[in-house]
Amino acid sequence: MSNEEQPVVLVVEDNPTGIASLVGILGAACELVVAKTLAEAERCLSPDMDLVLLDLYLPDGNGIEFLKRLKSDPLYQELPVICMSASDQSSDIEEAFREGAIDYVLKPFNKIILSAKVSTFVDFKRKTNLLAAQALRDTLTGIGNRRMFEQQLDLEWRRALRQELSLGLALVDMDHFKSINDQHGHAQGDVCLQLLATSMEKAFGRAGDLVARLGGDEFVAMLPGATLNSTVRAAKRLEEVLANEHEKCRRSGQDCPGFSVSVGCYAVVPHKGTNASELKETADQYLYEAKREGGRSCVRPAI
Ligand SMILES: Nc1nc2c(ncn2[C@@H]2O[C@H](COP(=O)(O)OP(=O)(O)OP(=O)(O)O)[C@@H](O)[C@H]2O)c(=O)[nH]1
Repeated sequence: MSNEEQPVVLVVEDNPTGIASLVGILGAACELVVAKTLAEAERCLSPDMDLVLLDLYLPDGNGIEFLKRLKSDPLYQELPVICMSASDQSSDIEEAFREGAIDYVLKPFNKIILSAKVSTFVDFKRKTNLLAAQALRDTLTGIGNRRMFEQQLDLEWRRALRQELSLGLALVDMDHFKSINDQHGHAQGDVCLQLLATSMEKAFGRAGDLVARLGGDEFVAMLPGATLNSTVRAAKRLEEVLANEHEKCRRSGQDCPGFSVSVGCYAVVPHKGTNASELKETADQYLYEAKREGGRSCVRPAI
């Protein structure tokens, strides 16, 4: 297996001979978490698992029920499940694949085939996870990208609606970035974008806050639980952090052009009939106002 960390495999099996056999075949390469009933499997289940080996006949029910439950849960949908059974009846095999099993192995196990399959599916799962994580990151700055922001905004909007909490948004845009690129070159422009990303992570660093680059020189901070006042305060903090980061940069002898930012803030307690795009559009309008007034660390609304 390519990743150095040992794969974590949930083994749902009640038969002692079956368990001993799986430990013998996979115990050295994998961390096996053994559950002897479906109820135990439910308790042991965790999102950082790499694979499930699922027996079909368990004391408290049919393994297929657990398989269906995993495949209908967004948290576990991508977790590969190999069904295990002594039955080679076509109807059992067909049902397992229909309900989302990635493979079906017959008992008694063939050691070489089983370990090769486990290794292949774990590698596949880890590469898929890596790609999914990369698809949500901005490559230049390492912070979230527009896609991550849109996913999280949707989640946080729904959470805020359920819990009647405020959700704050600060849209940040660098002032006259085009002329920085023109005067200092594209590479120095990139350094400015990285410095802004680092500063945003520091200014909007409360647990649960998200910062993302929406594209070009436009960034966003999403602050679950923040009122308009606290969103604006955090946006003002960005000004201080930026000044400190510029100073640090200069003291370390790096050539980093100075720049200011404009920020548009808004926060609402969502209620039925409203949607997240209204929050974004209003923050956008305030950003536009700040820009119109000449930028220079302008925060709208002002406090
Ligand atoms: N260095 C660098 N430049 C980028 C990148 N992405 C976009 N840009 C540049 O960002 C600039 C954005 O220009 P504008 O949208 O006019 O923004 P601005 O110059 O900041 O103007 P105002 O927002 O009105 O102050 C363009 O020159 C783009 O080429 C990038 O990844 N790296």
